Amino acid sequence: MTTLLDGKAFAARLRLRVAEAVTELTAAGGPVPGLAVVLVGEDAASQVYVRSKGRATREAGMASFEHRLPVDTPQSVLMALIARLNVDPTVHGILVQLPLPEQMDTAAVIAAIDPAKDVDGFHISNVGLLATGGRAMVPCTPLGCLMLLRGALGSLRGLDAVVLGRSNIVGKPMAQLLLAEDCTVTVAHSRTRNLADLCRRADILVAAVGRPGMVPGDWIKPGATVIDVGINRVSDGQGGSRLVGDVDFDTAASVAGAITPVPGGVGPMTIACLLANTVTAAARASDLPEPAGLGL
Ligand SMILES: NC(=O)C1=CN([C@@H]2O[C@H](COP(=O)(O)OP(=O)(O)OC[C@H]3O[C@@H](n4cnc5c(N)ncnc54)[C@H](OP(=O)(O)O)[C@@H]3O)[C@@H](O)[C@H]2O)C=CC1
Ligand SMILES: Nc1nc(=O)c2c([nH]1)NC[C@@H]1CN(c3ccc(C(=O)N[C@@H](CCC(=O)O)C(=O)O)cc3)C=[N+]21
Ligand SMILES: [Mg+2]
Repeated sequence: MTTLLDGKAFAARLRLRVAEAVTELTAAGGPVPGLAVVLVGEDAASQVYVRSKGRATREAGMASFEHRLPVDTPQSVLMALIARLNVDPTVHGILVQLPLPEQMDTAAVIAAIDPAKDVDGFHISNVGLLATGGRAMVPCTPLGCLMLLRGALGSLRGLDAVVLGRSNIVGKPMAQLLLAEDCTVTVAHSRTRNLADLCRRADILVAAVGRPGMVPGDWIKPGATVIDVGINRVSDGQGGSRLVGDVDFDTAASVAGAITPVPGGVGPMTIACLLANTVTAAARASDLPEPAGLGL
């Protein structure tokens, strides 16, 4: 009865579309889209994502540039790298992997990225464009979630959506996108009262909290569409580890109408949307028509 929203399969189709769009763009005289990923420090999970981003970028026919800086890099060195990437004509997208080490002023680093190359959609100019209905670079994770929701539901008009989490990178932009789809949106956070009752009213529940299995099945309205953004590494009880979401999948899956798994749900969509945003940025940079099927 429950539909499994297979983000891995959806993302594979989107990556094929990205590869086609790269071919279209270059055939029209455009550049090979290039994505620069900057990783400061040695965080193990971040290294995994950066490697898979690089692989996916090359598989789509795009150029991948990786910049690894030591954990104690001064902010001025990172700023100088961003300044170079901003003016490098072979680079159309810049992603600075977050979180940054604590000596860095994250807001200042994001502000230094050329908004036209800000494929994460984190620069205030893109945040403002998203909030006001303009031509923004849309943050990859919320964009991927929206694609899965549209695939599951078609129109989202009039539906009650609850977003758990209010971060700048997931919760807030997710709420903006759902609002633009004519949902009635509630954003919940650590100070929200009666979270369970609030969630039970949601036709669409997006969980982006970072707490393993926090949302049990009895918080979910029967038939609701559940998007689990959480990526939490927990012990598997046998000396190893495994990834789980913010939703308790086993109890939720029997109540939800549709639900994303972790892994294999939102994560692969994030990477596919990053590639899509990079192609869009490359098309805009060369004043060529934006290939269809890459964004909203
Ligand atoms: N699949 C993907 O591609 C991605 C996955 N992620 C994952 O998504 C999750 C969220 O990431 P991110 O948004 O960056 O996380 P943040 O830590 O920045 O934000 C977490 C949010 O959850 C809220 N929160 C924390 N505890 C509770 C609670 N007990 N009840 C209600 N709300 C709570 C916080 O509230 P408050 O604001 O009050 O502190 C905050 O708004 C993480 O597991 C992360 O790994 C993130 C990015 C991409
Ligand atoms: N500037 C910036 N932009 C980001 O988009 C960004 C970031 N910083 N910092 C970290 C988070 C996290 N994130 C993920 C991307 C893919 C998977 C993903 O593909 N996960 C696989 C599993 C991967 C595994 O096995 O570890 C899955 O869910 O199936 C997960 C998480 C992007 N983030
Ligand atoms: Mg993101």
